[in-house]
Amino acid sequence: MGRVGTDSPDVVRLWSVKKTYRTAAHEVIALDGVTTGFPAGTFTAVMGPSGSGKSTLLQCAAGLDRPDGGKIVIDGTDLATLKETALTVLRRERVGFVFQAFNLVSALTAEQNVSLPLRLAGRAVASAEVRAALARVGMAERAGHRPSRLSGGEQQRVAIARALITRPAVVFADEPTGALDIKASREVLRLLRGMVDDQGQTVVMVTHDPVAAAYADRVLFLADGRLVEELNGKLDAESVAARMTGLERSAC
Ligand SMILES: Nc1ncnc2c1ncn2[C@@H]1O[C@H](COP(=O)(O)OP(=O)(O)OP(=O)(O)O)[C@@H](O)[C@H]1O
Repeated sequence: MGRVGTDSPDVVRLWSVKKTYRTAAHEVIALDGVTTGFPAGTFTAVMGPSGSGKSTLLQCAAGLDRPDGGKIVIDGTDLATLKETALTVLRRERVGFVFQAFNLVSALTAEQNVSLPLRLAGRAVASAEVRAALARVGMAERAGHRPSRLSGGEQQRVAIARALITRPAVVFADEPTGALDIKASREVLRLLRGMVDDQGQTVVMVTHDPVAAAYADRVLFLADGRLVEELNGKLDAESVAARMTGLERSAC
C-alpha cells in the first residue's frame, strides 16, 4: 500500500483536489482545487451554500468517491495507490461514517448493528465491547431494540456507536443532525464533541446549521468548490451564521 510520510499531524490530508461531474448536457466543477488537512483529535465543520461542494468534499476525503485531480491521504495511505478492494478495506477499517438518515439495518437490533462493522471486517465480536460502545452513547438499555422501535436521536446514537466500534482514524458525518429535533441534535453534537475531547477522535462534519458548527474546533467554508474561509478558536453560532449569510449573499 502507498504509505507516505507520517510526519504530518493530519489524519486526512487533501492537496489540490478536483472533482468534475459530467453529464450529456453540461459539466459541473464540484471541487476546484481544495487543499486542507484534518489534524488528529480535532473536530472540523464544513459549511457553504447549497451546491458549494460540501458532500463531494466529504465523499472524496472519505474515499467513497474518486477525485479526478489532486491527492488524498488517509492515515498515511495515498488513496490513489489503492485498487477498489483495498479502498473498501481501508474505509471499513479506518473510517467511520454517520449519515443524516442513520442508515441502520432495519432487521438487526441496535447491538447487531453496532457489531456489523466488526463482522464485515472478519474481526472477533466481543459482546462486552459492543455493549460498552452502546453504553458510551447512552443506549445500553436499548441494545435489543430494532431501529423501528427507536427515536431518530436514539438511532443516530446507535449509528455513532457503530461508527466508533472499529476505532477508526477519522469519523465523517454528513448532516448528522439534519433529521433531528433540537434536543436530539444537541445530544448527538455533545457525543461527537465528547469523542474528540475524551478519546482524541478526529471528526469531520458537514452541516448547514451554525449552532452545530459551533461545536467544532474549526469551520471550513466552501463556495463554488473552493475553500474560501476558515474560522478557528472559540466559535459561536452567531459569527458562523454571519459568515454563512455573507457567502449565501455573494452566491446569489
Ligand atoms: N452525481 C452528480 N452528478 C452531477 N452533478 C453532481 C453530482 N453530485 C453533485 N453534483 C453537483 O456538484 C455540485 C456540488 O454538489 P454537492 O452535493 O457536493 O454540494 P453541497 O454543498 O453538498 O450541496 P447541498 O448543501 O445542497 O447538499 C452541485 O452543483 C451539484 O449539483
